[in-house]
Amino acid sequence: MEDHERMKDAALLRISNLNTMYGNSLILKGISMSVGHGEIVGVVGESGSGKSTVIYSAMGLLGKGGRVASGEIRYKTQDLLKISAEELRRLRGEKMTLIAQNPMDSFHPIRKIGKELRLFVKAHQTVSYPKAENEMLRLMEKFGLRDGREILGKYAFELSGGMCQRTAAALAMVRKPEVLFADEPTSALDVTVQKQVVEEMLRVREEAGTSILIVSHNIGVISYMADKIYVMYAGSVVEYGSTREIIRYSAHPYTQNLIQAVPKMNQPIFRAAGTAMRAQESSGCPYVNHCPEKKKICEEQMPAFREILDGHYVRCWKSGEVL
Ligand SMILES: Nc1ncnc2c1ncn2[C@@H]1O[C@H](COP(=O)(O)OP(=O)(O)OP(=O)(O)O)[C@@H](O)[C@H]1O
Repeated sequence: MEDHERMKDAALLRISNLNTMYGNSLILKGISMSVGHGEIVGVVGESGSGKSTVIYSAMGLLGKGGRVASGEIRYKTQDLLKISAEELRRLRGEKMTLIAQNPMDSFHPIRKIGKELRLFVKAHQTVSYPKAENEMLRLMEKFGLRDGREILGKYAFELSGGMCQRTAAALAMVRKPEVLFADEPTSALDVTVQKQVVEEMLRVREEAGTSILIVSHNIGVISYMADKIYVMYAGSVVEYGSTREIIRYSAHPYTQNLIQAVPKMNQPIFRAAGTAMRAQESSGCPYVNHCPEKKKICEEQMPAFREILDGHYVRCWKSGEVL
């Protein structure tokens, strides 16, 4: 275990040294992250940096050709990479829920939405169906879906993209999971509905102690919600710490670039599609070709994490003594 991971044993979810591949490409390169009980963790980074792949690795939902090559994903005492498919499916239904970037992925393809809710109630047995349905309808209405009862009688493919995303958000939250994975949960929504979804996620955390791992391009959403932020670049975490630290005192040139590129805090982070994945594949820092402060050593060696302030870690030679 690396130094920067030592304090995290009490975490509800702990990802250690995760390497995930699609085909022959190494997409996640030794990712470590932790999510505490009731903590909201934000993951930022440009398109293609591997944010969704972290979530899909944890949920056992990688697309075709995807596989975890090595690492550990520990939920409480269980290693999610070692439990049976059946156990993982059960956890996904009851303890961990997902608001997927493509909302269709949040639903069973040939099950009506009301049926999904019924199955959850049956499995969970801590809440009655009428109570769960009332809460579902309340959430849907909050998200601007007034015909909630009608939607419950439909399949996801019968809904428009925006309706599907709002319904997926409601279904993920009504379960009051222990961990909610939210992959761009507000991207297809207008600003008013975005705000409602964010407020309801905060409410679920407040009421049920739900831990949330949220991936978003919208740094406004992340800085408003998250307790802690991980910054990813080209499949690696380059910096992490408390939200205040990362937003105000970012130390990695990539994080600084990311934050400066957002003129207003409620605007999305720029999407330089593909840049991150085109990053150099050598043993040096993946950001070296874009870094205004690069030195020779940056081309040769990937720096280790250094703690620059309590709980604020950065992986950059600039913050070390070598330069
Ligand atoms: N099903 C898949 N098959 C092959 N490659 C994939 C698949 N899903 C993701 N990838 C590749 O993995 C890399 C990381 O993708 P990922 O979706 O995790 O990035 P991201 O940071 O979430 O970006 P975005 O915000 O655009 O979704 C990309 O190069 C992508 O092409």
